Amino acid sequence: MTLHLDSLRVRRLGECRYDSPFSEMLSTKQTSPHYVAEGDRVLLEDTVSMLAEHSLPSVQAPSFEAAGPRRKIYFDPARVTAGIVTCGGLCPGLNNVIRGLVQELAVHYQVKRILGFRNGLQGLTAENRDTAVELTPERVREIHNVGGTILGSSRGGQDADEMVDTLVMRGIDIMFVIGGDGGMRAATFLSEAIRARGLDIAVIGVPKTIDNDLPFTDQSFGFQSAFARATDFISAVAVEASASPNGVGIVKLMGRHSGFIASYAALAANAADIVLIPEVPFALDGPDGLLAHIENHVRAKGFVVIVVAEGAGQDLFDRHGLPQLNGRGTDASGNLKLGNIGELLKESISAHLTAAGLAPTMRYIDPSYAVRSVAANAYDSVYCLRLAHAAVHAAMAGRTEAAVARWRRRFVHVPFSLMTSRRNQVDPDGDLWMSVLETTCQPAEFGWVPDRERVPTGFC
Ligand SMILES: Nc1ncnc2c1ncn2[C@@H]1O[C@H](COP(=O)(O)OP(=O)(O)O)[C@@H](O)[C@H]1O
Ligand SMILES: O=P(O)(O)OC[C@H]1O[C@](O)(COP(=O)(O)O)[C@@H](O)[C@@H]1O
Ligand SMILES: [Mg+2]
Repeated sequence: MTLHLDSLRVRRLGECRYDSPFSEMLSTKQTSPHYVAEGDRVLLEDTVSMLAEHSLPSVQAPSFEAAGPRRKIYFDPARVTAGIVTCGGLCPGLNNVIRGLVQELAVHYQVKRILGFRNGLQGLTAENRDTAVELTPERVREIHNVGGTILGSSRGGQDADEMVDTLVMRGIDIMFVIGGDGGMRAATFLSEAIRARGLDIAVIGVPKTIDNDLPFTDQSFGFQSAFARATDFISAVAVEASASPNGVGIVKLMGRHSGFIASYAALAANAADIVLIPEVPFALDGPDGLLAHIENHVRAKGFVVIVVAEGAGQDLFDRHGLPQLNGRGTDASGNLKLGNIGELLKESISAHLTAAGLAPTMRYIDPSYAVRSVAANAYDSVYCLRLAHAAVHAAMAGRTEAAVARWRRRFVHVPFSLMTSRRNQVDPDGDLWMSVLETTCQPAEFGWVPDRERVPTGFC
C-alpha cells in the first residue's frame, strides 16, 4: 500500500475561532521528546532505511497530525452537546474511555450536555433514540473500576441516515464512536451521511479491539489487561497438564484474524510449547505435521501445552472435510463465524495420541469471555484516559472522520479511511513471532501448508 502525506491529512469542519481553555498553557510549549507541538507532525515510519526509500524531505514524508489541545477551537463549548457510543465486542477499558471523555468535556471545556447512547449503534435507531442517558462527571466517577461498558454494546447494522436523524434530533454536535474495525466502518458511513447533508457534526473514533487488529496504533487499549488475564489460564493449564499422565493442555484465546493475544500471553506465561495463530497456517498430519510434533513432545517431556488463537487453522475444516464446528456464515455485524479450532485440536490430538499408545489426559479451556470482561489494569487505565483526552481535543478543534491513536508512543489523528484500510496482524517474518519461536522452540512451520497470505508490511 502506498501512503502519501495527503492520505494522512485529517478533515476539519472549519476555522477555529474560539479560545481554547488550554491556550495559555500551550503558549510556551515546543516539540520535545515528550511533547509534540500543535502544527508539528509525527512520522509514519521510524527507521532510516524506510525513510530513505522515499528520498523525500522530512516535511513531505508521510506523517500524522499530532493529537492534543489547540490554542483555538472550532466549537463554542457552551453550545456543544456530545454523544458517546460503544460498539462491538467488549474490551477492558471501555468504561475508562467513557469516563475520560465525560470528565474532559465537562471539567475542562465546560460542555454542559453529554449523552450516552445505549447498546451500541442500536441506540441510534429511531426506536431507541430516546433511551440515551445523560452522562455527568458524578455518574461516571467510579465506572473505571469495572469491566464492560455502562452504555452496553451490540453487533448488527443500522441505517446511516436513521442514525444521522437521531444525532440531529438529539442536537448532537460531536459524536464519539468507541469501536473496532466494524465500529470504524460504521463511523465512516455515519460521517459520509453527515457530510452528504452538509451538517456541522464532528465524528471522532476511539479505536477499540481486544484482538489488537486495528492498524496505525501501537497497541490497542485493554490489550495488556486482556493478555495478562489470558496468561493466568495458560499457567493453570500448564500446571494441570504437567501433573497428568500424557497431559495435553490447550488454551483457546480470542483473535479472529490476528494472533496477538495468543502470542503475548504465551510469551508472558512462558509455559507454552506450541502457539498457533491465524497468520501461520499449519498441517495436522505427516511426519512434520502438528500431531507428530505433539506426539514427540509428549514422549520426550511427558506433557504438552498449546495456546491457540480462535482464528488459527480455519483452512483445516474445509481441507480435511471436517465438520465446521459452528463455523461458516457471519454474525449480525458481518464478521465471519469461525470453526471451533480448540475442539478440533482436542479431538484430533486425543485420537492421535491414543492410537500411538499414549492415552492422553486432556485439559482444554476457552476463557475468552473471562479474558475480555476484566477491568483495565493500571497501565491501560492511563492509556484510556489519555486517548479520551486526545479525542476530546480533536473534536473540540473541529477535526472529524478521524480516530485518535498512539503511534510510535505519540498521540496522533488517523483518518477513518486509513483505520479501515488494513488489518494489524502478527508478521510471521517479524520480531514478535521470532520471540514466540525462540521461547517455545516450535518449528517455524508444521508440515506442508498452502502458501500463506503475506502479512502486509511497510506503508509506502
Ligand atoms: N461495513 C459496515 N458498515 C456499517 N456498519 C458496520 C459495518 N461493519 C460493522 N458495522 C457496525 O459497527 C458496529 C460494530 O461492529 P462489530 O464488527 O460488531 O464490532 P467492532 O466495532 O468491535 O469491530 C455494529 O453495530 C455493526 O453493525
Ligand atoms: O461472541 P462475540 O461477542 O461476538 O465476540 C467474539 C469476538 O469478538 C472479538 O473479540 C473481536 O471483536 P471486536 O472486533 O468487536 O473487538 C473476537 O476476537 C471474538 O471472536
Ligand atoms: Mg471487529
